[in-house]
Amino acid sequence: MAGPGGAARGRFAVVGGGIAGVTCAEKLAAEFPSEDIFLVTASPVIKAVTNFKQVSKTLEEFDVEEQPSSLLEKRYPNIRVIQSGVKQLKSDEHKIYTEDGKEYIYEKLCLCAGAKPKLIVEGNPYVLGIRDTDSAQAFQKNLAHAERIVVVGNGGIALELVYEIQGCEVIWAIKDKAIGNTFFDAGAAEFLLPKLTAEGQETPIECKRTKYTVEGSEEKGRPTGASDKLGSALGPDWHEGLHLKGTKEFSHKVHIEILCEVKKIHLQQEFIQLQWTSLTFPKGEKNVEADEVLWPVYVELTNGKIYGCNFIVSATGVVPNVEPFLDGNNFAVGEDGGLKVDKHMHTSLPDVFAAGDICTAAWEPSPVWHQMRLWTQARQMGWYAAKCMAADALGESIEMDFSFELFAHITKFFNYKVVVLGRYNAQGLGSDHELILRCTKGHEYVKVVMQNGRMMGAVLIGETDLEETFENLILNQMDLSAYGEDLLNPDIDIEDYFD
Ligand SMILES: Cc1cc2nc3c(=O)[nH]c(=O)nc-3n(C[C@H](O)[C@H](O)[C@H](O)COP(=O)(O)OP(=O)(O)OC[C@H]3O[C@@H](n4cnc5c(N)ncnc54)[C@H](O)[C@@H]3O)c2cc1C
Ligand SMILES: NC(=O)C1=CN([C@@H]2O[C@H](COP(=O)(O)OP(=O)(O)OC[C@H]3O[C@@H](n4cnc5c(N)ncnc54)[C@H](O)[C@@H]3O)[C@@H](O)[C@H]2O)C=CC1
Repeated sequence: MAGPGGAARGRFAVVGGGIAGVTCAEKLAAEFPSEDIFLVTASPVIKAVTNFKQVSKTLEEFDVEEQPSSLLEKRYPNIRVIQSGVKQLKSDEHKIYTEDGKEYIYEKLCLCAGAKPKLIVEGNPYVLGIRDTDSAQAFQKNLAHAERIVVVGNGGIALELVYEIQGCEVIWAIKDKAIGNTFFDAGAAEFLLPKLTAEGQETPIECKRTKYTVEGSEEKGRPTGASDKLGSALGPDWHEGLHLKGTKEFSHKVHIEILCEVKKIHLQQEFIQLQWTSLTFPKGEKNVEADEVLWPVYVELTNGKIYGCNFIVSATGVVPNVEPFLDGNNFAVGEDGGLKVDKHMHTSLPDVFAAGDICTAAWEPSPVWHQMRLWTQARQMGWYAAKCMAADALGESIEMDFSFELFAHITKFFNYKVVVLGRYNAQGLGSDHELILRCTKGHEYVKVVMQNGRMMGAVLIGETDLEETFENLILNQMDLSAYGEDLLNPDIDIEDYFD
């Protein structure tokens, strides 16, 4: 419907064609079948959740499909997808302006513009981030010509990369003592490490995936950059179908430099002028030899070591995409740069909601839930934001969705199934907690975090089959003091115990 001055008017508008935005638009479209829902997105394709499965009360699994927006409009005839970036928001006038010169008037708006990689340095063509299909393809193309790369960061992306890359030396520089600090403690890291040195490729365990294939010309020299279009984030198993192989014929070759950061990045010319030497790839974890090879770029680490490489991957977290919305709008912004939302996914501005990676959960959370910028949370937030918008529009009240009762994430690292629940790394518990562990090398790693006899969190690596029981124990906060370490005794069928 047209509004004043030619602006199109819709009761609800959603910005972003990622999981949060699409889920939000779908839920709104279902709740208000006779209203137009605008979905404004910078990306030419949208991300749809398919085969959704509630694995347990809070754990969920689903596939993610990149689809043309016409499919979404077909499923929901009242959704109108507008493919253009939002360049400005005038929240006091309830208007958004898009890059193609159009304007839209909304009654309620949900911002789901996601996030972008937070790179260690901006604007250096040798430093790549991975976020969307374009950047993953740019990475793959560069890797195809690479003999050595440096991976910086120790979270989800770095963990996946160092395991998947073949035929290329990887220097992995981490700030921490052990690998995978965003998901694991030192014990779990120790359990996973042998997989990095294992030869050959394993058969992947069953997984959900979005497949990406790469076609087109190959370039040499400077790294091929990703386009600056804002695509949606990749998700589970994004690397399946991407051939992550360098120029060499070996499988994994990863050297980990712990407790260090990148001090400086030097281009080849600068490095030659400095007359410095760099190091060869360490043999048997010792590196003493000077490298004879000239590399396009050099990474100087804070531990004094310098490595040459073809390029650097900065897998160092994300920053929410808030810029187009800030100008002239006094949003409350969280420390992590996201738009603060309350327990109804409402930002600090009237009629503007936010969901997914762009937002910062600023409500008082359940003691065993915390925000992490994940696919699952993007879906849950998008869905719940739509319910909150609907309730707000109809003047109804709404209870917080159950999915925010317990942090629950199911994923895969190093070809192991990984389930993390609650305060899985004793986050925020200080020293007032104890851990109970069970580990069988190469098979499973189970850790539970206990406080005052109650289970607060758990890490389950491998096919442990414990997730549902532990989820219940964390949710019901039963006093488990009497069971002590028997909680993890493999000879006791814990499921029967607590039924
Ligand atoms: C490599 C990688 C692997 C990952 N693996 C996992 C995993 O295994 N499990 C998991 O749970 N999570 C994973 N994640 C995280 C997960 O992908 C994100 O948390 C989730 O997809 C965020 O969804 P979103 O809808 O909030 O944002 P996005 O998917 O980033 O979508 C944002 C949308 O907004 C659009 N947009 C941006 N700016 C504008 C604008 N100004 N105007 C209009 N539209 C705009 C974009 O085009 C895009 O469509 C991974 C992320 C990456 C990068
Ligand atoms: N299987 C899964 O669940 C996966 C989830 N993801 C999600 O995608 C998003 C992006 O992934 P990541 O970039 O890996 O982010 P992340 O937040 O998981 O990890 C960032 C890592 O970079 C480190 N870091 C930050 N600044 C640094 C610096 N200046 N120098 C060195 N290290 C620095 C942090 O200590 C942390 O280890 C995250 O929200 C992540 O949770 C990504 C891949 C897989």
